[in-house]
Amino acid sequence: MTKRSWPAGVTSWEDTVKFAQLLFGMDIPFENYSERLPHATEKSFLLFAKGACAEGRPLRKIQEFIPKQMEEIAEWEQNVRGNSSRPTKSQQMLGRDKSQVYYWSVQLTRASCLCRSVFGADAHQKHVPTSAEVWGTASKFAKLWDATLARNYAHFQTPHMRPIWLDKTWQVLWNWNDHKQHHHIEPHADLCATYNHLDPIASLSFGHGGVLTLTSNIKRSKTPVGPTKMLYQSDGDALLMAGQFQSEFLHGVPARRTWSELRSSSMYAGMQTWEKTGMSREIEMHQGAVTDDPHVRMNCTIRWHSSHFPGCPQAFADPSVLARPGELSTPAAGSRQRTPPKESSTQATQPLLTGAAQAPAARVQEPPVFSGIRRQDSVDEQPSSSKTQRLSSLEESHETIRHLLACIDACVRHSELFALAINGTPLVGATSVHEKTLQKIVETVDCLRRQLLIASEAVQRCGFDESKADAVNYKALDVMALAAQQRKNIQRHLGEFLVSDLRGGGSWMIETKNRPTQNCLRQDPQYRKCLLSHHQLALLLQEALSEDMMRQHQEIALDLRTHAAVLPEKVTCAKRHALAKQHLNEDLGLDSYDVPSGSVVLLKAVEIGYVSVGDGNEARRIQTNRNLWSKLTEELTVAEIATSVRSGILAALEHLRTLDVDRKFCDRTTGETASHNYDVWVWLTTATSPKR
Ligand SMILES: O=C(O)CCC(=O)C(=O)O
Ligand SMILES: [Fe+2]
Repeated sequence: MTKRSWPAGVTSWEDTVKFAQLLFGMDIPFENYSERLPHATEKSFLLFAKGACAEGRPLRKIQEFIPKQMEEIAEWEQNVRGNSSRPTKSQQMLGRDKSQVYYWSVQLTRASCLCRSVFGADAHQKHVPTSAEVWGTASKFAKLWDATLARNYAHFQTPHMRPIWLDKTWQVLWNWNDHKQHHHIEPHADLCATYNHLDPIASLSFGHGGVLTLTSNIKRSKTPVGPTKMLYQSDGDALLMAGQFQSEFLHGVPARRTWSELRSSSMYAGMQTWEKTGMSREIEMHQGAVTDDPHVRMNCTIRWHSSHFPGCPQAFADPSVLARPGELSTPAAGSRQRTPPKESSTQATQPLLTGAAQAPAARVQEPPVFSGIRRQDSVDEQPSSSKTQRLSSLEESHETIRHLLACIDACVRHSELFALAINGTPLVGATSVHEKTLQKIVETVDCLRRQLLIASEAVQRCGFDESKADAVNYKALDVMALAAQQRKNIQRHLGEFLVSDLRGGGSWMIETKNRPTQNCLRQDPQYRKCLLSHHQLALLLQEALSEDMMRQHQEIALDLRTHAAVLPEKVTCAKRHALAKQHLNEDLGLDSYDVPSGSVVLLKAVEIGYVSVGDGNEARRIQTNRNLWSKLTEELTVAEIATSVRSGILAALEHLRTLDVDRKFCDRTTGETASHNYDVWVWLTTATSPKR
């Protein structure tokens, strides 16, 4: 019997089925394709879901997104590269000589992740940001994906077993193939540095049919073996490759012109009738193809980042890294790249107390945030004079490039000024001035990106080997672009949900520099100021915000009766003096507050304190406006309040995580004991009996 790892991994057929239901819904029929694998195995799973993304299914939309996203990138390329003659180059998957186009592809990640896996044929794409939030189409995909999984998960009725993929960073690859241009992919495994076998890879097909060949990757002899199995996917079909599939097998996408040959191989016999029919129809189309219209097949693979590259804001934030109370009690199958700490259930998510933050501790790492170039050869920047004399002309040009890189590097380092500019723009309260500042930042980031790109291409033309070209790193610029976009989104979002007559101007969220030591609400002493992690507050807002309970209690309410695992039973809170009212603003340290499982919790206010970059070490806060609920109800319906509060706070949290990318002021020396550089306080009380 294979080990089950749900909800933190997929290592059995049962897990694979659950994963399919999470992605495609309960009503999708699926087949176990274990017989279709090149060799029998108990470790790998292949699930086929016919029509899982066909017309009428939510994920169908991806079919529209793929070409739109490609157009969006091509347009952006024209802006970044100026009047480049090949604005679509960064979507091509190129052969070694850079002339053959295997197929077209884009890579995207869930914000705030900035990681890009480089698979080889896409090495020239790395200046293109992957984070979905910086793209219009990809943002739509992100929303669709979250909503689809949340809706499917609602049918699971196992709220204490929240699957980690609801919170984990996805990575999608969108491929565009034209059968008439003989696009294809050689046999390969979808492995990369951030991949973990506990996360299945889903593959969705759109448009014309496709053949997938499978090859056993277990070496039995020295002679390489070719594919021994193949399958056909038609428009709207989906596959899940799970368990050890990527280690045990290779998969490939043969060009359609080779299909007639494949039809006469023994692999063909193992196909089902509908597959054979579909394949024959495509072969006929190929032979009869006369017009210039492409025969397009698109493919979307959904993968997961189990770890993140340095410089990514998600590096310390993924759910597989953070132990969650009541859930990831044992790291599934024990092989996560970063296993959760063994001690207390909440330790890894324990935030920093900015209220109590003293002087900044020694930096955890070199400040990587706004540096654009990582030079691999930075040790001997100044050649000795004797060495200089010996320089050949090739070496001289290398030297020129080195200086060029150093120059751009210095210039990008100064972009720390942008961090100041971003932080100087109030987080909430949209005005045209802020809009202009943000626009300027975006333009300047684009300009720096263009310079880096030119330099990087010059490096390659100069004959440096590939590892030197790899030295160019766009992550710093990606962070800035994402931060500016997030700020724009926050301001736009808060604008939409503006409560017009709130005293003090506009939004229900405000930003202050007050001392965050208040630990008792004068009017409502029953509320306790509790310390949560980013992850816990995000989960509460996503899972437990209850419109029914809000109506009953006339307060922002969280229903933990069905979501017991979201909060631990004891929550850290600010200590209060026995005579609480006399010590309203005194920091007395920490205490704990009981939140029995199955409670309904009322939430009066949220405060997120952070040490702002470039603003000395002064802690700032964003917080909900006083009398949040009564003001909101004057203007909004309960459903609108839930949406506004949920999306507003989540967006602000995500943005702070992005700005916190280098965790510069964290008061620890390793990344183990705190997850971020800002703290999250909520004023809450457990509801006793509903006010009716
Ligand atoms: O097109 C397909 O069916 C598979 C695509 C694939 O293997 C990949 O993008 O890695
Ligand atoms: Fe693949």
